[in-house]
Amino acid sequence: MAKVLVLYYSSYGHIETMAKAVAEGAEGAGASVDIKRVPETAPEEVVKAAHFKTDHPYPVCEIDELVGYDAIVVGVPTRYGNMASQMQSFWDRTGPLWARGALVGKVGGAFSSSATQHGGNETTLISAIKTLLHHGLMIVGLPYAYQGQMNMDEIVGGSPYGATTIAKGDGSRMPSQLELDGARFQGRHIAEIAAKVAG
Ligand SMILES: Cc1cc2nc3c(=O)[nH]c(=O)nc-3n(C[C@H](O)[C@H](O)[C@H](O)COP(=O)(O)O)c2cc1C
Repeated sequence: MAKVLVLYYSSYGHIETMAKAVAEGAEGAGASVDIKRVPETAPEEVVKAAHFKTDHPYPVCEIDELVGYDAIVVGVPTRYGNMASQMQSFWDRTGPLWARGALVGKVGGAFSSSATQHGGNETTLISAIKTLLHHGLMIVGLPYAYQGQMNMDEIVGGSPYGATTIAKGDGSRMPSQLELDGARFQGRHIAEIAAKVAG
């Protein structure tokens, strides 16, 4: 049975909701799954002024815990086309793991969100994927086998680089059914591949 970590950061709950769907998909493939978050690093006044979430249902991940998983799926919202600094900051502390190649050969993937359709959720995925590649993870995205991402009848996230959702400028749009299905598909797909790799 593959061990899968869904590692996320979320200011307003969109990525947290997507993280649950990724986990459901991985569990559906028989994996043992943990959902953990990275710590908030924004100053308290920013958290308050921007109304970031402070009630978090999942525990903070410690750096050394990464070693215990066959697959790591990173969920992170967009900040000016890049991954949020909270997630970047977490990975910036993983130098000792990188130095000993502790994550080489694990399976990895990413999912993201942005306020607008073309606001950079794909470049955010690429920024997360680059970091995972430097650590030697093998990247699994969201193939077009998930046909929901072909839908043109409604606004829908999702890309071959990973599942996405679009939150709207005021954050009022929560992940749609098609976007959650994409997240579940990616979670299942990653867990199935991780199980094969783990043998
Ligand atoms: C400082 C900052 C920068 C942002 N930059 C972008 C951006 O470049 N493009 C975009 O579409 N949304 C941008 N957003 C909106 C967030 O991506 C959006 O709130 C987030 O995806 C919602 O996910 P969450 O609820 O999990 O935090 C930005 C938000 C903040 C606070």
